[in-house]
Amino acid sequence: MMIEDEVPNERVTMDGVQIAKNITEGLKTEIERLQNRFSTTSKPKLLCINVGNRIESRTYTSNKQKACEKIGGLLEIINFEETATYEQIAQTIEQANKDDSVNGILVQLPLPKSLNECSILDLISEEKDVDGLTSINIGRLTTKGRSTTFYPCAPLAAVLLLKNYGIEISGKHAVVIGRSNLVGIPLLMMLQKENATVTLCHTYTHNLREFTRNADIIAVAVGKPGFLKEDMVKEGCTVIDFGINVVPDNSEKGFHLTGDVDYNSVSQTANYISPVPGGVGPMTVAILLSNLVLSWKQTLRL
Ligand SMILES: Nc1nc(=O)c2c([nH]1)NC[C@@H]1CN(c3ccc(C(=O)N[C@@H](CCC(=O)O)C(=O)O)cc3)C=[N+]21
Repeated sequence: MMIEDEVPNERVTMDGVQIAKNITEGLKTEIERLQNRFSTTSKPKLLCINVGNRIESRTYTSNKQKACEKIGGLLEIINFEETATYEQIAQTIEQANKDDSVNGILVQLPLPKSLNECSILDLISEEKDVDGLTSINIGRLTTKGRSTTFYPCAPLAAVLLLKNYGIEISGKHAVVIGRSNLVGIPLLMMLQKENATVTLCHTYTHNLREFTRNADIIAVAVGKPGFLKEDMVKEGCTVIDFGINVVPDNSEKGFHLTGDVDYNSVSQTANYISPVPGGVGPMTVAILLSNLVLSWKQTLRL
């Protein structure tokens, strides 16, 4: 009989599409139930603000729109030219803040360099900040004893992927690579709240490999295709790939996405790995919708 240590560990590719589907099916049922209970035809409505012409932003927005309509919600897209001014965008956000039919407001990032992202995000009313990116919501996340309604979608997607696969976070060493406002920083806070020991690595980190080889969980959000290689990871670890690198191709869309992890090699050594596409991305959309439904529910109770 083999002793337990000799049993080869199974390698698992995490299925973000399936879990996202479970989440959105639950949301659809919940919306119908509440519409019946409150005898209302009100629907959760998300306003997406896009500035400029990045092709991938259009794809994400249309993915969100399809998913939102599937659960019985509405998604309105407002497109601005690359040259739009702060005042024009501010006016749209302020109007949406006052509009009772709008439950969530999302400004697609990154914005053109001429615009200040932080000051634009901070115009969004905290009750409609379904992305969880305003100063107030990020501040709540980073303080002990305060609770947040809207967690940033991509980091929460990662935590839910881990939980769905029964991967223990508490007491584990998690290494987060990248310190963006959208992923690295909020993920650091969330993993720490789950009782992980978290190391935040970035461009100035010396000997990155020393950190990643000692990590139980590695989250990569650096924007460099194939950045995390097999020789950087420990046997049996978990790897979450946030990469959304655009690779132009001859498809109808004109591009495909590739992650920050060298999937083919790292999947030989990691026990759990989230793929791109099909991992964090679809989950991010599902959680955005879940935040939207939360916001909508808060207005129904009024
Ligand atoms: N304010 C703001 N909030 C965001 O949540 C936000 C943002 N800005 N800026 C850009 C990133 C990126 N993002 C994705 C959403 C869906 C997929 C997605 O659906 N991915 C699929 C398929 C993609 C495809 O169709 O090729 C997948 O990975 O399987 C990916 C990435 C949200 N972001």
